[in-house]
Amino acid sequence: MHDLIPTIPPLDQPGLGEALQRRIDNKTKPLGSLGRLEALMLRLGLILGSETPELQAPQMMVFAGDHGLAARGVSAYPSDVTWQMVENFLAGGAAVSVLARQHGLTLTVVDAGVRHDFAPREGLALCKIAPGTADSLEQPAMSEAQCAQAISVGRQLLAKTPGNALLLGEMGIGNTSSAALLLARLTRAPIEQCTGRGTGLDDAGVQRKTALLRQVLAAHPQAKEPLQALAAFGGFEIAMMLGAMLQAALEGRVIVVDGFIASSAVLVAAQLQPAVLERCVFGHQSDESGHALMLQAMNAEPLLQLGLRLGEGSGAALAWPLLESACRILREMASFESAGVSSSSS
Ligand SMILES: O=C(O)c1ccc[n+]([C@@H]2O[C@H](COP(=O)([O-])O)[C@@H](O)[C@H]2O)c1
Ligand SMILES: Cc1cc2nc[nH]c2cc1C
Repeated sequence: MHDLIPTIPPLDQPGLGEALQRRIDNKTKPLGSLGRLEALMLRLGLILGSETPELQAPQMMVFAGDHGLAARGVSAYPSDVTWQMVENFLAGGAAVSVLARQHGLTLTVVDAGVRHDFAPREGLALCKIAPGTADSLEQPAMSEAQCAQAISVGRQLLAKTPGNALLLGEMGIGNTSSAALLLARLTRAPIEQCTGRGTGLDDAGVQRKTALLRQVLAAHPQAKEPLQALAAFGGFEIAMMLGAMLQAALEGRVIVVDGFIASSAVLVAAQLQPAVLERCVFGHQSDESGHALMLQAMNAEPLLQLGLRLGEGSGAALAWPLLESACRILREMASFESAGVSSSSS
């Protein structure tokens, strides 16, 4: 456990918060007039340890995995869509491919546990722990050893990746079930409040999914600790994302979180190492019901609310220009003094 989960210290560089706030307040604008962008500036400055932070070589990592539970009809789509979308990401045709190109994000697709053999190629990290998780109604989705391996591989992957910003995406038919189960177990929220339509279940489908997830929760009463819950409910992509995020936090990188599933990895991380949260920027609030509750549980304030429910890292990528603007404003915008503008009427 000690080697697996690094200790993430709180962000506290003496005086930096005050210096950043002074710098923000001295920019040529009415005090506070850049609204929530000002909180983002402060956060990015604190994470990157600079009054003039610069985002470098941003990495969009899309972690993919399949889920044993998907065979029980918890998704509106078949499991094969997972590998087919991985091919689409790599071919450049998915939403995240387009957004990564638009914003200059290096896209890496990580096979954390897809039920398919991929030919090696550029942009694909072959890190398969197993071809899909087990059916969590019958047994833990992952063994504790598999879960630990996924976390460890995620950490190693990130450690050899350049840049100071990590954007987290995922792909996995059935993974809103894992995220809902983690939310229910780790926050003790009722499963009905955690379960949503995912890829597009109708009302009857959501009812069936909720009933099944209630049974899955009951099948693992002992899985109370964050890592036990993660192993019980899956999946490989969530565990590997957790590893990458922990390593990114340890290395002082900015972590840009996508929707419901990426946030579930943060929920696990935050219960293990609460200071991880200080390094996270939440890109958006997903339309998946349950995400609002999950964000609330972490005191997180997402940047965008566009009604997205796609995953892939799409919401993180869409929020990315706001992070770039925040850093640029800190670096380039004039102060009252440098521009010769009167600072207030008093
Ligand atoms: O990120 C989100 O908030 C989100 C909300 C709903 C669905 N998804 C995506 O849809 C898939 C999971 O949905 P499901 O219905 O198969 O559990 C998976 O590939 C996710 O990337 C993602
Ligand atoms: C087509 C499709 C694309 C996705 N991207 C992320 N999750 C997805 C689920 C489906 C079904």
